[in-house]
Amino acid sequence: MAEMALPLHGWDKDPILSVEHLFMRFGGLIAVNDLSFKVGRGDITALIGPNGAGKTTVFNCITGFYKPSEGRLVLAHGRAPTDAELAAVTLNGERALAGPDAGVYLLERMPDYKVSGEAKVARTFQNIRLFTGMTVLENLMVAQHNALMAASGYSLKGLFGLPGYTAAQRQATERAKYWLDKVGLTERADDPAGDLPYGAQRRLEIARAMCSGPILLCLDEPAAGLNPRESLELNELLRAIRAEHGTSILLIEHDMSVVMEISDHVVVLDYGTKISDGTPEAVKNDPRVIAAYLGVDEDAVEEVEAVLDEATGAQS
Ligand SMILES: Nc1ncnc2c1ncn2[C@@H]1O[C@H](COP(=O)(O)OP(=O)(O)OP(=O)(O)O)[C@@H](O)[C@H]1O
Repeated sequence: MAEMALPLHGWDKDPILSVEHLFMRFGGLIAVNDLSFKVGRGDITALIGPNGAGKTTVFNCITGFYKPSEGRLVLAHGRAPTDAELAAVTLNGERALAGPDAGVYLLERMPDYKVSGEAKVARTFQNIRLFTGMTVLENLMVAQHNALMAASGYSLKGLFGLPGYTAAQRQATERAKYWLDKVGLTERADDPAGDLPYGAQRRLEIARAMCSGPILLCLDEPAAGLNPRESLELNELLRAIRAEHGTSILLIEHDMSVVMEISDHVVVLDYGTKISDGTPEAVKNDPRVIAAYLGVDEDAVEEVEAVLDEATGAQS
């Protein structure tokens, strides 16, 4: 009898990013081990796993901070590339191929500034990296430096004279004002970023990333250090970014209340290897995930599940 094909998920049908057989080795340590997964266009995708699982290393490969030891990272603007388009760009050694209604970027071949500037992938960091001595508004203007320099024609003459530059400057200010309002920091626009409370600094980081107009936003532990109210606000902000701007989001997060609440798709890593990949509901009930989080062998999973069931039963 023929095997029944499983229905395809959205992320299989239209991936904005395909991570294919990614390896990252540091000397003898294999931090990422033959990892493949897809990030759906318009989805919120969470990458989770115990400490040291390799999550930040994956981010560093995607955003050009590390050059992977092996693997292909395909970012698709507009629509997923055809097999022929993908083969062409892979074989001809180019970094990117722009078609009439799409562009395909092989991120593993690109330095970080091209991943952000050309491929339009923005990120935030586990440890906040704002310019603390600059004002909140200045942080958002600096984020748009590349676009402004391009509008100046990279010349001093451009800075003083070109009408295109003045228009670009106006647009940058408007965009900064928009994001300040979106993250509730308009009142603090002229304060040094370093004076903001922690949760507000996290929101400013996201606003700064959004000012660069990304199609994929990568957030490294955006809820770390937030109180429950701030975590809820973060959920709302991320939902709004997705709904109003169509930006796809990939996040690393330990806070399960954020992950399970807002993700369309969850990928779980343990020791650099993917152990689960699916909807939040499927992943939550996957014995391998339970085992990894509780730090037990797979053999002991049934025992763990029985304990969990008993505990849940006892509560209800
Ligand atoms: N630049 C590096 N040089 C050597 N080893 C590294 C480097 N970066 C990461 N590692 C190692 O790779 C492994 C994965 O680390 P990584 O920071 O990616 O994990 P993580 O899942 O993000 O962890 P956490 O949740 O604690 O942030 C760890 O063993 C780490 O020590």
